[in-house]
Amino acid sequence: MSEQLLIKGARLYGEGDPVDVLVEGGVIAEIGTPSGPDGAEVVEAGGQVLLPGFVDLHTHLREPGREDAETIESGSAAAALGGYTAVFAMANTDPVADNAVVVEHVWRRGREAGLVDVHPVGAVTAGLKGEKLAELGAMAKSAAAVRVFSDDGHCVADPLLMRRALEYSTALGVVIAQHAEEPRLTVGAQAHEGEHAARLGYAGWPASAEESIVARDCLLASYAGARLHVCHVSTAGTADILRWAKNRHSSGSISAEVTPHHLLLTDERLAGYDPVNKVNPPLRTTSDAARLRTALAEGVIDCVATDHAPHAPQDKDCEWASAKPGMLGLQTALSVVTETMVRTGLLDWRGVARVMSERPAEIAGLPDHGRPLLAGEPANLVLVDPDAEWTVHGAELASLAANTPYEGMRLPGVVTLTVLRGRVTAREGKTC
Ligand SMILES: NC(=O)N[C@@H](CC(=O)O)C(=O)O
Ligand SMILES: [Zn+2]
Ligand SMILES: [Zn+2]
Repeated sequence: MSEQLLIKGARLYGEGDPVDVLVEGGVIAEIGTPSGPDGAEVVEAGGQVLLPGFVDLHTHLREPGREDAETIESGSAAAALGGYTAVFAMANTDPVADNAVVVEHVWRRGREAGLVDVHPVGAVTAGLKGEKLAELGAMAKSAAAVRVFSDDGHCVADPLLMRRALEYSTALGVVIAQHAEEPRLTVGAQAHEGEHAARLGYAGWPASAEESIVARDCLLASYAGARLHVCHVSTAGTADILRWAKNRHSSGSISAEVTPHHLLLTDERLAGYDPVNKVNPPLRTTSDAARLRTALAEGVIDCVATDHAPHAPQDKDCEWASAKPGMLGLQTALSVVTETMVRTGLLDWRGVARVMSERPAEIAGLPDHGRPLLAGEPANLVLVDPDAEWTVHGAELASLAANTPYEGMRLPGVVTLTVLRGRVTAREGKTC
């Protein structure tokens, strides 16, 4: 914790001349041209981009229950290598994280792994069954201090239950993150309802299944005076609803995330029949992806969240209809954002800091992440080589699972250093 680290010649937010950053006692001690004390670890940044460490509001770490697909330790390694200093672990584990015992377990295992701050997300309903509220208060007051609740993987579809959850959340000062999917509209769904799914004979997830729940929840949150976070926005229509809701909502209490895969990939991929492309919500159309990019650039969508969803080989290397939905995301997120948002000119690096670090930290109420790069601030940092490229190979990623949709793709933007409270957690592609 009290080690000294000197990052030499980094460009803060990719702006201005390179400066040296001295990290001491877990905080940024000095920015400018500090002479590193003898014995300080030195990183030659060579003009690379220094940003606040990334925060992922949406990660599936699979522990407890599916340690064959991912563990808190392996997922933490993937997170550190991806430039993350905090992740939110979704509640759809086995047992479900719907009580204080499970969330405290996840929180403790994250501390033991020590590579990234692991914050458990608590379930909204008992057993993710959508029938009665889980013990939100007990989870909020537990040692894990849960601040984000979600039934992700399932929608809190019952409007009365969602209303109660939102009302209850205001008293606890927490946020409800909704997986927006009207289940009556997605029975048997396999892919985005559109031309490609029709050709392959797949039952579709219509855009309206997502949009009808987002519209409903924006109204419920508004009437309850509650905060709502919309998970993995995937359609242009949802962006329209969010813009409308944010304009009429007084206190900025609606937020939303988009995944890297919905920014880059489309349902044209269905033609390959490869279940690696099966995900919920499904890959949508080219015009949806284009609209998600502009919505993110404009702030209609607040942030990028990975929805990192590792699956064991037997759950993916099978017939499309039996495959589980979800794809890896932690180690490729920065590169996909570089490709879709930076190289296109939609975001500069300050914008990347906003959507991958500052806004997610604000939404979850993390006081020591997503902070400005200033002396005295916590040293949660990521160094990015914006010009380097790499080729993605699932087998080489730190996750136990290998279900990356970017297999063999060459992507720009390489994370070269991740620092958690002054301690190097990843450097040059290896965890420390
Ligand atoms: N995104 C997915 O397709 N799958 C997620 C669940 C979810 O995020 O809805 C999973 O847990 O595997
Ligand atoms: Zn989901
Ligand atoms: Zn998810």
